[in-house]
Amino acid sequence: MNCITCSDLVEEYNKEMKSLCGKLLWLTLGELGITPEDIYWAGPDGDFKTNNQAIRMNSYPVCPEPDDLIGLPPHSDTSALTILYQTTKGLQVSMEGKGWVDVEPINGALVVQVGDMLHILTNGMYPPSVHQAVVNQTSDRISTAYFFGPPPKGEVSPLKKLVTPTQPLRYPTVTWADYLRKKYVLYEKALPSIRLSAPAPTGLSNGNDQNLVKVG
Ligand SMILES: O=C(O)CCC(=O)C(=O)O
Ligand SMILES: [Fe+2]
Repeated sequence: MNCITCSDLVEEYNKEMKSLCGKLLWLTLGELGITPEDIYWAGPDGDFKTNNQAIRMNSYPVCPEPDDLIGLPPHSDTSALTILYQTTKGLQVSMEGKGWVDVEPINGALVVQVGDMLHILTNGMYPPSVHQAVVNQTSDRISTAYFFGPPPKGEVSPLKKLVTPTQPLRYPTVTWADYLRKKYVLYEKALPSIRLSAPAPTGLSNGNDQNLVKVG
């Protein structure tokens, strides 16, 4: 594949993922009674035209000692949503009461993960997916993560409709760019470091669902 077709491919992939994330965001936020008027960076048509996005391609070589090494350490993504494509088993998500659970690759399926920005936007109602990637002795592995979030300088704060006397404001206003800098320094302590009040009780939303949704 020459460079031109490779960049065309990435551009096309980004376009499709952006459109998918827009649909998924409205599916998830619609459940909470949120409409395009509630998120200014969604734009007047709710199409998130000014959003920021990034793509990361991860390559994990075969590892002779998989028990002693980790492919990617435990983390949540800073994005609003992450769409992950994996060719081979290796992604694990942390589930309450179950520990690390394998996310098996399913032919034709993508993995959707809630990131820190969506967690903040929902005032902590949707927990971010904590995940890691493990390596193995028999095959190398490739994954492609597409990160969808607000415009870099766009301000994100818990949606007013989701702040109530029983669900007090849990986060301040942040920009993705500033939060990203914080995350680089504090890593998994970044969210707790900006939290204003106690985390949402678990069970408020079910962060452990691994459901398959057919889109398009
Ligand atoms: O390779 C994977 O399965 C996970 C990749 C990931 O979590 C990331 O790139 O943020
Ligand atoms: Fe990740």
